[in-house]
Amino acid sequence: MAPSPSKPIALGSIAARGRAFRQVLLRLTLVYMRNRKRISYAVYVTLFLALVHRIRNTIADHKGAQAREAEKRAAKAKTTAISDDGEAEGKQKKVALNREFFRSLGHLLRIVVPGWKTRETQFLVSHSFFLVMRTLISLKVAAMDGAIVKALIKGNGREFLKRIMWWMIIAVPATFTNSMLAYHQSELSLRYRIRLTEYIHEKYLSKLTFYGISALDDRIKNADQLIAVDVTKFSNHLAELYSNLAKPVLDMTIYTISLSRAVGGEGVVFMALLVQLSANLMRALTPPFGKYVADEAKLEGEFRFQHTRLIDHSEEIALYAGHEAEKDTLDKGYFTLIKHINFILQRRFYHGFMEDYVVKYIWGALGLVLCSMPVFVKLPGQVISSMGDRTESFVTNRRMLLGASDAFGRLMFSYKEVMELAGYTSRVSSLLQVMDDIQAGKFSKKLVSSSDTEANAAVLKGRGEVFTSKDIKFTDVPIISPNGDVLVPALSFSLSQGDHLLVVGPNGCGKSSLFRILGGLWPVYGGTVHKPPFHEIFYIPQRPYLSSGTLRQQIIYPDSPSTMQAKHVTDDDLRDILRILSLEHLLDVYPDAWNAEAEWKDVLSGGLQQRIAMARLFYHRPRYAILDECTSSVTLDTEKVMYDTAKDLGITLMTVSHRRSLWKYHTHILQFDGQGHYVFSKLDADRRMKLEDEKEELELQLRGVPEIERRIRELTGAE
Ligand SMILES: Nc1ncnc2c1ncn2[C@@H]1O[C@H](COP(=O)(O)OP(=O)(O)OP(=O)(O)O)[C@@H](O)[C@H]1O
Repeated sequence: MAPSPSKPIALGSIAARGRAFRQVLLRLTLVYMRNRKRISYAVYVTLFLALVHRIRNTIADHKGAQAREAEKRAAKAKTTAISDDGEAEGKQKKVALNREFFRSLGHLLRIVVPGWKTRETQFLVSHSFFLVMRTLISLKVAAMDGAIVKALIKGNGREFLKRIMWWMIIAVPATFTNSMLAYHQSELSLRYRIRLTEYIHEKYLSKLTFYGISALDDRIKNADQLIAVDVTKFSNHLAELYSNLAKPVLDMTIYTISLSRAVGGEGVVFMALLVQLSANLMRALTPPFGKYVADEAKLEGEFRFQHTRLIDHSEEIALYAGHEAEKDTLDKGYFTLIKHINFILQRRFYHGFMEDYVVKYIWGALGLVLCSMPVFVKLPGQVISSMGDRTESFVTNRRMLLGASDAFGRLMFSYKEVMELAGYTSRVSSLLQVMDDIQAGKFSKKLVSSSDTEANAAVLKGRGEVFTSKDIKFTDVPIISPNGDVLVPALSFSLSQGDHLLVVGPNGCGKSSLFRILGGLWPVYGGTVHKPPFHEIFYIPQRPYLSSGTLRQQIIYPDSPSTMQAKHVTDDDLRDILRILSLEHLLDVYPDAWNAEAEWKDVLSGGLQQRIAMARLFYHRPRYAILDECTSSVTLDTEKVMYDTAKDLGITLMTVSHRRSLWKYHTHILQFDGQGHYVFSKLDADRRMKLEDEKEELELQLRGVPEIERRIRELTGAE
């Protein structure tokens, strides 16, 4: 068969094309060699721009997600009692490294480092100085390492010993730097904690925020855990993170620059790309540790809360023999916590395995390849002569590379720490957010299922007006529980000084709630309230609050001994008060009672505690006193002394009580029926007592009629 005429032409053209391609490649290589530095810089700049672009995309993505979340939030706001913009989902905030995290972290950072001229800034600056020092020392040590091995390979004993001496000398600043770093980290953590706790305490204990968090809002379940534990963990993580991030970033930058000088930028860029790729993969496979940590802290808080409740109510529980029921509750809380911790441990195990393999071994192998570059590839501008020089360069590069890969590894590991920090940041900032909301009058609480949620949410959004005056006057004020239950739609009554008011009605009708409004604990949702300033109204509950401290402190609470002195009240005056209430014997039973601290709520009986609370009232002598079932545990004689003395002191009394014996001390009565209605009228105690007696007798007789009828039927049946 004759050869095809086209075949030699094709072969020739392929060969020619191959030659041309090789020539282009050669020319390109020459251009690259001549402009190697410029091209390297261009690659670095491109990489940097790509990084910036990626960050911007992440932020844009997050904005989209935020908009979608806002829509969801608007839909959800209907079912909660939040007053305006519905932040009720605070506790469900997603814990992730997103814009929200950086915003919250920025806010917390401004609290923990409030300015340039603070001790925290000084510590951060000197911490940074020591971080740079340590990296520079490590670089020096890497070079010395290489020189020692070189001297060893050359068999130069003198040089070897000299290098060892220098090694020992450099160890002094190196170890000092390490200790300083550890000290700075602990000190920074402590300072962050102090700043944050002070800030939170300031807010928590002002404007009745602590009350709002526990009674009017259900977003924060255990503020104690947040303040005592989570703030500490946040501070530790933040302080650790600075060295865990700043040091590796610094190490990586310095080592990479030094390495790229020694082994060429190409290898470093290539390796960086590979590392970035594997890092992306690892990140995608990293579980949401931040959310795990936040959940763990929440479960931890709930478990602690259950124990606290057991301690607080130990007596009641013991008398009910409720230990088994309490154990069930505790076990349930505990096992939920343990299950979660186990789950995290498992996730950490798999993640640690993968992370270790990639960071230590894959990257390690890549590093060795990189260090061998000067040996196998001749890069322009590099002169490597002897075996000793080669070994020195390899040892130094390897050491630097180990430093760089260790730094990168730490950066990768710190991703987990950053996620944990995100968890604590989310918890602490949600506390700050809720405190801000409460101070601004925004509450979030699940509405009662029985109520018409939408209508009640609208009522809860409304606000009445409050004026300061000498007397008390309510005009069309609704009494609404924080759950949205309307107890009384519109209450109107007025009380002048000297008018003593008795409030009666069935359980849960809103008697105490009226006083919560008067005391400023609950918001006024409508109408107008005229009332004296807060300090002119004193409240005594059924179970008085006794602080831990001396007996003097119990009587003058919440005044301090210095305030007592400023008011020119002496211990003898307090003794007189105790005498009126037949409490003077306490000074005999507890001889050092004025100065010795005790848990008075544990050592005094219920009745004695109520008398101490009355002593408090006599010490403060307010214009008005709210007495909420506060004589339920004392005898009628003591009750008489209490009421007579209070009236003699010019205190206007507002009493909640079911006791008839108290009627005679009051001039007005506010009577709730438990169905939202009420009657406010003058109280003629004698007449009312007569009427009540008569009513009771008739009721008794009426109760007897069916009983007689039943007996007659029985007798008739027996015939
Ligand atoms: N912090 C709160 N959160 C939600 N609901 C509350 C809160 N405090 C009280 N309530 C509800 O408000 C209603 C009225 O309570 P309040 O304490 O005023 O009753 P009361 O008339 O004083 O009853 P009692 O005679 O039993 O003391 C009750 O249904 C109660 O459950």
